[in-house]
Amino acid sequence: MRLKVAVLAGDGIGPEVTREATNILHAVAELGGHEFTFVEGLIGGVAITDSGSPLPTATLDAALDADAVLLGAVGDNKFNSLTPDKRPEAGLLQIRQALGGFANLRPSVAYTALAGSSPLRPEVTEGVDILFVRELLGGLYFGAPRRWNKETNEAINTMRYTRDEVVRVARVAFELASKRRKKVTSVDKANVLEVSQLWRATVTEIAKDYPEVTLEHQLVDSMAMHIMNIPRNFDVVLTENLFGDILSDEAGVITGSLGMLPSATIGGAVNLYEPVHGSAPDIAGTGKANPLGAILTAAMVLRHSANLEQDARAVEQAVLKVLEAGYRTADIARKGENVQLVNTQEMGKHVHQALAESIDRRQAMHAV
Ligand SMILES: NC(=O)C1=CN([C@@H]2O[C@H](COP(=O)(O)OP(=O)(O)OC[C@H]3O[C@@H](n4cnc5c(N)ncnc54)[C@H](O)[C@@H]3O)[C@@H](O)[C@H]2O)C=CC1
Ligand SMILES: CC(C)CC(=O)C(=O)O
Ligand SMILES: [Mg+2]
Repeated sequence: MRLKVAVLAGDGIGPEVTREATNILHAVAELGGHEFTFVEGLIGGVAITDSGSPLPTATLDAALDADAVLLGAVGDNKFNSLTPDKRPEAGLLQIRQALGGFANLRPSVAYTALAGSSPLRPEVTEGVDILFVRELLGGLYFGAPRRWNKETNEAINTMRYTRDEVVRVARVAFELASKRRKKVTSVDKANVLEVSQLWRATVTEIAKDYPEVTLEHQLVDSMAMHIMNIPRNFDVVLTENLFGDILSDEAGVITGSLGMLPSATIGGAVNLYEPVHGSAPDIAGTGKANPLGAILTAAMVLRHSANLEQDARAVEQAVLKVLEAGYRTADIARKGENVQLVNTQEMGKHVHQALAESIDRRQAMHAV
């Protein structure tokens, strides 16, 4: 299997967690006899510092030429005074648009070993396995007009969706739900927003093609509460760009940390893979960053871009094993628990070791 991965590590903890994720991909390639190649590119604050642009042409070309793009995170407080179109985050929005992936898959799984790491009671988080399908190319982040008029003290952003944009992401959600627990919860604000009424009507129409899947609608405000109270009720959660951004970070509480959450964006010319978290400037350079979200993102690369489902599962199992063995970065270590505190690199090494053992075992079984 050949795979060319563009690695855009970005800012803050981006390079720290991406290093561990690419190490895991290297290990899978070596252990499985695959040919993975890696091309690096600048994006975000580091790219602005280097060339003045948050998404240089060379980076975009490398991304478009790759089979998969693995991105760390962007964002640096030193650019906070810039307008949104010049900030590091603009580079991220631009690359998302250029790659064209519209369905951002964000799984949120409660690992038994981390039951003590969530502030939610174990009986609430037990068995939770939610897949957020977040629309990634529409809504407020991309709608025009957008501006801040400093003379009139008026600012505007536009939430806009077309029926076709809703249809294509809804289909992804229903297809995935039909292979899971057959339930889609569509989240909107249809009691207030016309855009949400279009969203709701369109999702209801698409649901007719999937009679085996149950569809329910929830308003985003009460959904924010339900996710904390009854997360087990949800299977696939389909929503628009901003609501999905917020709700999926909230779901980090279920797993114990935002640092545990991976994502994959599909549907475009090249799939884009990023952990859900940002550049975490508060812990950058301290070795405290949890690399497991990025490593689980690498598993999604194997699943969605390399068709290596068995290896994707092996990476996920290796993460589970390491958690069960009691290794914890600071964000998932709970006081009083008998666990071993490790830094970013050590966590990556433990996953690597667990992965090598399981792939060795698999190969030994095939050899018998
Ligand atoms: N995909 C991306 O590149 C994203 C970039 N950002 C950018 O990141 C910067 C910081 O934003 P915040 O709101 O602070 O969000 P953030 O996700 O960077 O951090 C939120 C909190 O979670 C913690 N955290 C995040 N990832 C962690 C990890 N892997 N291990 C341990 N703890 C972790 C941080 O230390 C912080 O306390 C901003 O510039 C923002 O625009 C934010 C979200 C996504
Ligand atoms: C930094 C933003 C552009 C987006 C964001 O927070 C996200 O996609 O999770
Ligand atoms: Mg976010």
